[in-house]
Amino acid sequence: MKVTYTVIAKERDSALAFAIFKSSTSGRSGIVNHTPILEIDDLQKTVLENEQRRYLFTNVSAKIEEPTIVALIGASGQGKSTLLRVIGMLDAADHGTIRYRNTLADDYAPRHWRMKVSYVAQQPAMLDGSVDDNLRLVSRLHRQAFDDKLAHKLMEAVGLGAMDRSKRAADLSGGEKQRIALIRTLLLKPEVLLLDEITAALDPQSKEAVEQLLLDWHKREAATMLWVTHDREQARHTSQRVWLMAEHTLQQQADTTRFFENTASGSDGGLAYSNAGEG
Ligand SMILES: Nc1ncnc2c1ncn2[C@@H]1O[C@H](COP(=O)(O)OP(=O)(O)OP(=O)(O)O)[C@@H](O)[C@H]1O
Repeated sequence: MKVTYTVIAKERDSALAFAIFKSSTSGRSGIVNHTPILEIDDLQKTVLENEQRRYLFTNVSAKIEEPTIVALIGASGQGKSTLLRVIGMLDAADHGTIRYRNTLADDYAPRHWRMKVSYVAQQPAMLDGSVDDNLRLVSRLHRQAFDDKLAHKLMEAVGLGAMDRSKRAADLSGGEKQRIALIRTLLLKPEVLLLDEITAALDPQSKEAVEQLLLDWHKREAATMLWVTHDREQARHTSQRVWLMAEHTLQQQADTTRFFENTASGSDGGLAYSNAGEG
C-alpha cells in the first residue's frame, strides 16, 4: 500500500514539474559548458574562540562546471554551511578568491552576485507579512517582475498548492518555511543555487517532491547546484559530483558513482565517506 502511494506521489510530482517546465519561457536546457561557472581558490576562514583563532576551513580549492549538481558532505561542524555562505557573499573569507564565469566576486556588487549565486538556508528567515509577501520579496529586492503563474506551479510541485498565500509567514511550520524559501529563490532563476540542507525539516513525501523538482529544474534551467546534505541516498541520486569536507578542508572531490562505489556501505553522515573518491 505504502509503495503504491509513493509511486503515485512520484508520478504526480513529476507530472507537475513537467507542467512547470512546459510553461516556462526561459529554459536554458541543452547547455553543456565545460568551462567552470564557479572557481574557488585557496579559501580560508577562521573564527575567534576563547581569544584563539580556530580554522573553520583552509586551503579549499575547487571548480564547478556548468551545469552540475555537487553534493557537499561531511561531518557536523566541518564548515560546510559557512563555505556556502562565503560563496554566496553572505560571509567573508579571510583569504582566497571566488570567481563566477571568470570574474572575481570582489568585482561584483553583493546584490548582483546574489542574483546569480543564491543561498537557500536550512532555517530560512521569513519576512513579516504573508506567504505572498515572502514569495514576492526577492523579485522586489532585485527589481524583477514577479511570475505569479510560476510561483503557483512551484507551490503545487512541492505540495503547497492548496496553501492560502495570505496566511502569515511567521505561522508556517519549519518544513513549509523551507519550501517557501526555496521557491522564493527559484523565482529569481539564479544560475548557481547554494542549497543548505533544504530538506532537513521535510517529511519523506515532501522531500521526494523537492528533490524531483530540483532535478527537473536542473535539467530545464541548466542550473548548477552546490547542495549540502547529510543524507547519503539524497547525495547519491541527485548529484553528479561529491565534495567531502574533512579535517577542515575539501578533502575529496569525485564523480558521485565512483565516490559511492568506493565508499563503505555505512550510513554515518561524515565518517563513512572517509575512504572514498579521487582525493
Ligand atoms: N562566525 C562564527 N563565529 C564563531 N564560530 C562560528 C562562526 N560561524 C560558524 N562557527 C562555528 O563553526 C563550526 C562550523 O559551522 P558550520 O555550520 O559551517 O558547519 P557545518 O559543517 O555546516 O555543520 P552542520 O553539518 O552541523 O550543519 C561550528 O562549530 C560553528 O558553531
